[in-house]
Amino acid sequence: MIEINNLTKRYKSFQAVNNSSFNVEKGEIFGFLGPNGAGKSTTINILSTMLQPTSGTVTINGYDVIKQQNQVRESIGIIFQQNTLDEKLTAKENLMLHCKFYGVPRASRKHRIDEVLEIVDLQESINTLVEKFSGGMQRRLEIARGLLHYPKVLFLDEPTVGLDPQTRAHVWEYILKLKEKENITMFLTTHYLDEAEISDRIAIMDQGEIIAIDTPKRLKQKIGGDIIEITTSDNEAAMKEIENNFNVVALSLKDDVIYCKVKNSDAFVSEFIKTLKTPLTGLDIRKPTLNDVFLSFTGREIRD
Ligand SMILES: Nc1ncnc2c1ncn2[C@@H]1O[C@H](COP(=O)(O)OP(=O)(O)OP(=O)(O)O)[C@@H](O)[C@H]1O
Repeated sequence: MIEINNLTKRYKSFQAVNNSSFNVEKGEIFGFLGPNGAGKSTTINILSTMLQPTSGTVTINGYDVIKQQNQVRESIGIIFQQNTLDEKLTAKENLMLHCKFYGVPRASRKHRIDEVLEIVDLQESINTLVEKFSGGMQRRLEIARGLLHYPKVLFLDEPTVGLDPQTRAHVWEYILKLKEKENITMFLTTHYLDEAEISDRIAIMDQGEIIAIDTPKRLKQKIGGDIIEITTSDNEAAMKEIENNFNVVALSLKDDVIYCKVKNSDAFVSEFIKTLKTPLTGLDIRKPTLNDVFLSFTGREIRD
């Protein structure tokens, strides 16, 4: 659905995107992560025809983003970070305006508006002024508006930023429902790494380059396995036992807790509990999070 080949963008002598190539499959939720200044907005602006690349090619739904801008724009919907609804208009008026901008035929407008409002559960509020909507309702209406012209690809730029946790969860529910019902390809940026877990695949961009691209599960596996936190009545003796008898990726002791990184925690723990001679007082298994992945690939927190 999206094909990016050797994409480069220079601002004067500054290289914001450096020879990036990757594809996004139809129906995929594709997470796009990177620290501030990594080049994400630049990439998204090129993908959505708002910015010209310096070199390289990008096609969306088979259309070239430079030579076939209109077809690309008809193929995409964008949910921006900031609210771009007209607060002095009702939900219906906002949606009608969008139908007109996008040339949705007059005869289908009412049906499409009802349809998208149903997806985000806002049918009851169709005639309410947007200024009376809560933050979460406004976000949902923006998502509905992004869907009105049946886009093949939906760009979601931090779709839940500034929303409370409950509303965030709700917005994600709608996004997942959409994926199931409409098989829309979604290109997502978020600073909430727990939310990025929703992605089928994630690309991490740093200093203009794609430094990792894979499923969240495989990205986490790549950083070397699970973390086991162990406490015993004699940590030094236990460390020696582990060193001599187990194959671990890393072993350390901090604040009376033994940290053990292992490839496969299930296999390790069952064998460990059976064979350890030093009395065990506690054991905790922690799977690596996307935060661990991000840190290990970029050396930085997502928001520096
Ligand atoms: N118009 C411009 N002229 C010069 N430099 C620019 C311009 N736009 C962006 N940059 C630079 O290009 C780099 C990439 O910026 P970009 O906005 O794409 O990053 P980002 O990954 O989206 O960051 P953030 O998460 O902070 O939005 C940054 O160093 C930025 O300062």
